[in-house]
Amino acid sequence: MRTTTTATPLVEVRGLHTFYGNSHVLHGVDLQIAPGETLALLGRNGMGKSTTIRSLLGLTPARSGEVRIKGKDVTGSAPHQMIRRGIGYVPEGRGMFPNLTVRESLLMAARPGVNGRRGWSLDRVLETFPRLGERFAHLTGNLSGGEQQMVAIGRALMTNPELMILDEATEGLAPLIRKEIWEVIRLIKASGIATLVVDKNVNVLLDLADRSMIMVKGRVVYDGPSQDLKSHPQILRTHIGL
Ligand SMILES: Nc1ncnc2c1ncn2[C@@H]1O[C@H](COP(=O)(O)OP(=O)(O)OP(=O)(O)O)[C@@H](O)[C@H]1O
Repeated sequence: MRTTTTATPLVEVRGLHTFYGNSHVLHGVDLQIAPGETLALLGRNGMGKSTTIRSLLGLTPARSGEVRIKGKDVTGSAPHQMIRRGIGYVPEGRGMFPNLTVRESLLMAARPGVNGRRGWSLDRVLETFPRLGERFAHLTGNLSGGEQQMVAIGRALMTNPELMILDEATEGLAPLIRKEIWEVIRLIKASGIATLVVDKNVNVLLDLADRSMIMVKGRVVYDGPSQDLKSHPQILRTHIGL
């Protein structure tokens, strides 16, 4: 099942084939995200979700396939160029620089977005995550997992992105902190930023996402409105085992 949008997608990926050495892990992945849309990328462990994101960003370049941002072919662009084109990335594992303070981590990322957008300033990030204000001068390496995750999200917001990619942003966090992170993801969505979210909390994710895709062994086996997936739990059972 596919959902088609008539407007030019914000990000479009076509026919990605990606390898780790001789191991062929993505087998022709297609993906589209419309401006402001929230897309859930679902699938069991090892099915290729993170690799899809990494190939989209140029971190693990695909051997073939195409990546477009607002219709412009950006295939083969370096990761920093993808960020400059409006993609904020919160990697699995958070990607902290442990010897930088919270302040340095946030300010280092600061840049106006595409077309000079400056909606996400340091003040707004600190308003969104008051705890980071309290830890402002601390080294990120000394923060709790939840606080590090807030830095990772805050840092991506400081780039004023049009698309935020969150890979397992709530993994390993205590339930209350997890709830806080979900609230921030909802706030990001409400602010009009498109989001691509990978997370093991499928039920929360289905409530949040406009559309969901399921990957099995490097292929997209489902792409449709999250609402349809919620009303057809057998699809989730078959492909994710829920
Ligand atoms: N650096 C790597 N070198 C070799 N193989 C890798 C590497 N990273 C991932 N793989 C393999 O590629 C396949 C896809 O992994 P990927 O991390 O994209 O899956 P995923 O759906 O994101 O799952 P997870 O939730 O476990 O991260 C898996 O078989 C994995 O073992």
